[in-house]
Amino acid sequence: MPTLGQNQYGKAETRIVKVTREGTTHHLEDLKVSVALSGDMDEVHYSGSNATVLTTDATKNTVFAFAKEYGIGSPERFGTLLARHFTESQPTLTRARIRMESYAWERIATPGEGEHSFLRDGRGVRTAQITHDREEGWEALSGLTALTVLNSTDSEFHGFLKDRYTTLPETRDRVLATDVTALWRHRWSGPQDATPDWNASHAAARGHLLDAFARTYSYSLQQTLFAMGSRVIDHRPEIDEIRLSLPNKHHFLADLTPFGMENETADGAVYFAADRPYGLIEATVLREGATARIPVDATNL
Ligand SMILES: O=c1[nH]c(=O)c2[nH]c(=O)[nH]c2[nH]1
Repeated sequence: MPTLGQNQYGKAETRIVKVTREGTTHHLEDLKVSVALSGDMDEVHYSGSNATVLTTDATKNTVFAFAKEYGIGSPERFGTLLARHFTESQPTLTRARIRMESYAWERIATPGEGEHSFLRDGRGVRTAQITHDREEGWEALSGLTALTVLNSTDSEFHGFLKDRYTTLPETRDRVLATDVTALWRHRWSGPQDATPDWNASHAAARGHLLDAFARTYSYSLQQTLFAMGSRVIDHRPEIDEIRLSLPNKHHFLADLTPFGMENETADGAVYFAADRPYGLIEATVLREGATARIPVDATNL
C-alpha cells in the first residue's frame, strides 16, 4: 500500500490591494499572497475525511480580514501574522508557509489636487516567505525578482575551457545584463524576537545588490554574483545567507558585414538582445559559519 509523503495545501495567489487614506493623501499596498498549510492531513488523503481541513477558501478570507484588522506594513510582518494565526488557531495545522510578492507604486504628481494617482513601478518585485513550523520554529526569507540591470562596459569574458564545440569568441568588453532574483535569510527566530525593520532592511539589501552589480569590474557573471551576495552579507548583519539566480541576458554584436559595416564594441555599437536560450548562473553566499538553508530551487518559482 502506498504511503503519503510531504503534502501541503492552501490558497495560492490571492491578490490584495489596501488603500489607506490620510486626508487627501492615499497610500497603496499591493500584494500577492500564497498560503501553504501542512499538518494532520493523512486521513484527508487516505479516506476523504475533511475533519482536519481548514478550507482554502477560509485561508483566502483570512488574508483579506487580517489586512483590514491588523494592516499590512510589510510582507514579512503580514506573513508572520498569518502564519502564527494558522498554526496557533487550529490543532491540526502544524506548519504554515506564507509566500508573498509585493508590488510598488509610485505617485503621479498632481500638485494641489490630492494624492491618489499612482504608477506601477516596474523596477523589480519584492518577495518574502515566512514559515512557522511548530517543531522547527520560524524562518523569514526576503527577496526580490525581475530586477533588470545592465552594465554597458566593464565586463570581460575569456580564459574559459575550449573543447571541440566551443565557438564563443573571447571578449574584453561586453554588455552584462541580468534579471536579478535573490532570496535572503534573516537571523530571526520568530515574533518573540524584536521586530526587525523589514522595510529598511529590504531597501538596504536591494541597494547593496545594485551597488555591487554596478561597481564590480566583471570577468564573469559568476564573479559578479558573488560580489553582489558578499556585499549584502558584509553590510547587513541581520542576513546570514543569500541565494541569487542570474540569467545572463546575452547582448551579441549584430552582424552588419552583409551591409559593408563594421560593428565592433565601440561608440555606437549595435547589439542583438537575445531572449533565449540564456545562461543561468546561480549560487548561495553564506556568512562564515552559517548553514545553507535556502533550497537550491527556491529562486525558480
Ligand atoms: O559570465 C559568463 N559566465 C559563463 O559561464 C558564460 N558562458 C558563456 O557562454 N558566457 C558566459 N558568461
